This record gives sequence, C-alpha cells and structure tokens, in this order.
Amino acid sequence: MTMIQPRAHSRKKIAGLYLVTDRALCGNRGLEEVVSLAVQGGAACVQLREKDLPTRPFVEEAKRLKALLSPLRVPLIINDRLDVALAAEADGVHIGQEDMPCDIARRLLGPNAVIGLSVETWEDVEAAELMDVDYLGVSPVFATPTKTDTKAPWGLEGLTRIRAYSSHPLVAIGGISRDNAADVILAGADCAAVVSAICAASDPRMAAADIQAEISWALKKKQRNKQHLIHP
Ligand SMILES: Cc1ncc(COP(=O)(O)OP(=O)(O)O)c(N)n1
Ligand SMILES: Cc1nc(C(=O)O)sc1CCOP(=O)(O)O
Ligand SMILES: [Mg+2]
Repeated sequence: MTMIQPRAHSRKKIAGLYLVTDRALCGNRGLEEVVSLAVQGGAACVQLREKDLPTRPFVEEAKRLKALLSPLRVPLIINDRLDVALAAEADGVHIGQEDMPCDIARRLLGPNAVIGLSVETWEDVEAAELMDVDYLGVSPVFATPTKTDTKAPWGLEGLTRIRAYSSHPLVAIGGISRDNAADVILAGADCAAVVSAICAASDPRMAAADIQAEISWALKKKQRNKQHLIHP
C-alpha cells in the first residue's frame, strides 16, 4: 500500500512577478491602489517595504494589505520586521544580512512562514545552503538608484553561478524592468522582484502585466529547454 506522507509545512510558493513596495514612488495614487493594480496585472507576491514608517502605521498598513491580498491568495511578505509580520499575520518576512538571523525568524514565525534571505556575497550563498529559507534574494542583480547601499551587482553571470550551486529558489532584484525580466529568468531566477518599474509607472497594472508576460515567456522557454534535455 502506498502511504501518502504529510507535507512538513504548507508554505506559499514564491514564483513569477514579486512586487516590492515603495510608498514615495507610488505618489498620490496611494500604496494600496498601486498594489491592487500590480496584482491585477499579475504580481504573484507583495513585499511591504517601509524604511521610515513608525511601528504602528507600519502594522496598520500591513493589516490593510493582508486584507486586500488574502482573498486573492497573494502572499504578503514584510521587509525586515518580524514583529510587524507577526502582528499583521503576514505570510512571511524578507531578511537581509544585517537583519534578524533566519533561524530565530523561523523559530518565531513557525514552519509555515515564508522566509526570504538576501545574498550579497558568495559566502552568503554558501552559508544559506544549510538554512531553512524559502528563497534567496539575489542582491542586486543590476545596480539601481532605488537602493544604493548595496554590494557589487551579481550580473547575469553571478545569477547563473548561484543557480548552479544553490538548492533554494532564487528571486532576482535590482534594476529589473520589462527590458531585462526575461534575461534574469533565463539566467537562473525563478522570480523577478520589481520596485520602480511598477511603483513609479504611470499605469502600474499595465507595467506589471508587461513584466509578467516577459517572465511567463522565459519560464516556458526554460521548461521547454529542460524537457528537451530529458527527451532530446
Ligand atoms: C526580494 C528581496 N531581495 C532583497 C531585498 C533586500 O533586503 P535587504 O538586503 O535587507 O535590504 P532592505 O530591503 O532591507 O533595504 C529585499 N528587500 N527583497
Ligand atoms: C529593495 C531592493 N533591494 C535590493 C538589493 O539589491 O538587495 S535592490 C532593491 C530595490 C530594487 O528597486 P528597482 O526595482 O527599482 O531597481
Ligand atoms: Mg533588510
């Protein structure tokens, strides 16, 4: 008799287009409107990234986004702040190399939480191999004016090298737009994280849809290439 093993956890999968918010770039349209339009355009995951908001408005914003995204089954990830993730019952947290250690985040958030970790150096990539994380944020793939306190960009070659080594899903971030989204997927990313090309776009829904179309095309092409390798 075949025994069906229960899954150890039921974390949401992170794939496709990943929106990272920037309140200032959303302008007077408001953050929730831009998030809503981006999801209509195809964003499959949203990270609330607030670098200047005090804790209480941060929690309130996170709860509003959770209420907006939950019925659409789009995961909400909180940048940096475990306490905000817990307070808003978000789906997970994104952690940088200077943020809360991943093992502590896992212990506090539990087995079903999505935990993403930025990797900035090859040492970070090696160390992450033993960690219980759900994806690596490849930080940054290209230089970007949206975040300037980064290490040297990995480039497409660096991304491909990480793909060959790491067993974790990869989220590419930094300088991604419709013009290079397919390139980062073909170079090894499972997911492309985007800030300005959506938040600052005059039509965030269309911007997200255009980037998502590039990602879908590249994911399908990758899948076809893989099948061709198995059944030449
Ligand atoms: C998907 C994703 N990847 C990387 C980052 C960067 O995180 P971090 O290095 O902690 O920098 P800040 O975003 O906190 O400034 C990210 N946020 N998301
Ligand atoms: C939030 C963030 N993290 C980065 C990293 O390299 O870790 S780059 C970045 C901002 C990416 O913005 P844009 O899509 O406008 O280039
Ligand atoms: Mg951080």
